[in-house]
Amino acid sequence: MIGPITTITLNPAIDQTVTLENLTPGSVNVARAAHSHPGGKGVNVASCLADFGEPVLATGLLGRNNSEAFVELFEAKGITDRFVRVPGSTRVNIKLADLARGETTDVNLPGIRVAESALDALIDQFDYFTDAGRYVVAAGSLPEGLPADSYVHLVSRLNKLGARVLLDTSGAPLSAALAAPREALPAAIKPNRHELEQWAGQSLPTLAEVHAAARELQRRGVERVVVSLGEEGALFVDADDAILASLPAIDTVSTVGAGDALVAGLMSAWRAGADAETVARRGVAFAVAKLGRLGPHLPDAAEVARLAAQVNLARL
Ligand SMILES: Nc1ncnc2c1ncn2[C@@H]1O[C@H](COP(=O)(O)OP(=O)(O)OP(=O)(O)O)[C@@H](O)[C@H]1O
Ligand SMILES: O=P(O)(O)OC[C@@]1(O)O[C@H](CO)[C@@H](O)[C@@H]1O
Repeated sequence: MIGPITTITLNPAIDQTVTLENLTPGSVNVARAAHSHPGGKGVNVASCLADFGEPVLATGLLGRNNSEAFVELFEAKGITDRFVRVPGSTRVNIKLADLARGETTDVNLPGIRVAESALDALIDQFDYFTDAGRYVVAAGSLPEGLPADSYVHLVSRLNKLGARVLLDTSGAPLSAALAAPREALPAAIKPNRHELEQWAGQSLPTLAEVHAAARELQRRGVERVVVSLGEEGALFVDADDAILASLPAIDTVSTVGAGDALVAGLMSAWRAGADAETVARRGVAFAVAKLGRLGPHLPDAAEVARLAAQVNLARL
């Protein structure tokens, strides 16, 4: 019996999405509407997984003062809430969704300043709910107050407990996580092209260069490297395969959380022991399905399966 997928969000956010016809920086923009969603990368992953009917446990660090929207989401979707409450209010991130261009501009805040002891309290929790073989997603930036190597400690502890960890972060926390000793490396990562370029220390304009960088990471001990490439799709690299999967978006309402939906889809297939093609199809189907929605939500499983069947696959 495999336990639920666990998601860890150390720096969640309430996403305030403002929808505009055509965003013009430096001038007065009249917006069409504004919507607020509890989010942050791991929360978005949990939300998409729950929509697909997967059992999910969500943890991380949540501001005590404004947790209501998160609690409502968890109750509505049947997500087990194991967030450690910390003093203060979870940040509000602004997302400007430009309908004409089909793209979103993100304005992200730093988040609550937390004490390092909050991370220790979270890591201590793992002993109680992380059984061997558990699939875990750790995703997003670090809140102020936590050192850049926080994910190294977290992944190391989870690895010792026998968990399979996918890490999706960026900048210094990602560099630190990838420089860790082999036993503290995540089993999987999901950088986007820019994040992979930061790690490689050079631009990666061609697919061949993205593939080479992903392969290098896989050789160093990260079993699965999934690079999200926006409208080009996603590249799935493991020891046996390199598959580029893509599907044209139908109607893009918001790109916020498309990467998180991709992670949710591939984790769901990975946990089920699916083959590499199924993992790639489900990941991209989740991402494209989410593009048509404002928050981190999916259509029903039949629609996701219909999209998965349409995903184009190319072996490199
Ligand atoms: N315009 C698009 N057309 C088709 N598919 C798209 C498009 N944008 C995103 N996708 C799909 O969504 C996935 C994730 O998008 P993207 O590469 O933008 O991730 P990301 O940069 O990690 O996003 P975020 O961190 O904002 O969630 C892609 O791998 C792709 O499958
Ligand atoms: O500051 P981070 O953690 O890198 O990113 C936070 C964030 O942009 O990521 C999600 C989309 O992926 C949003 O819900 C949230 O606002």
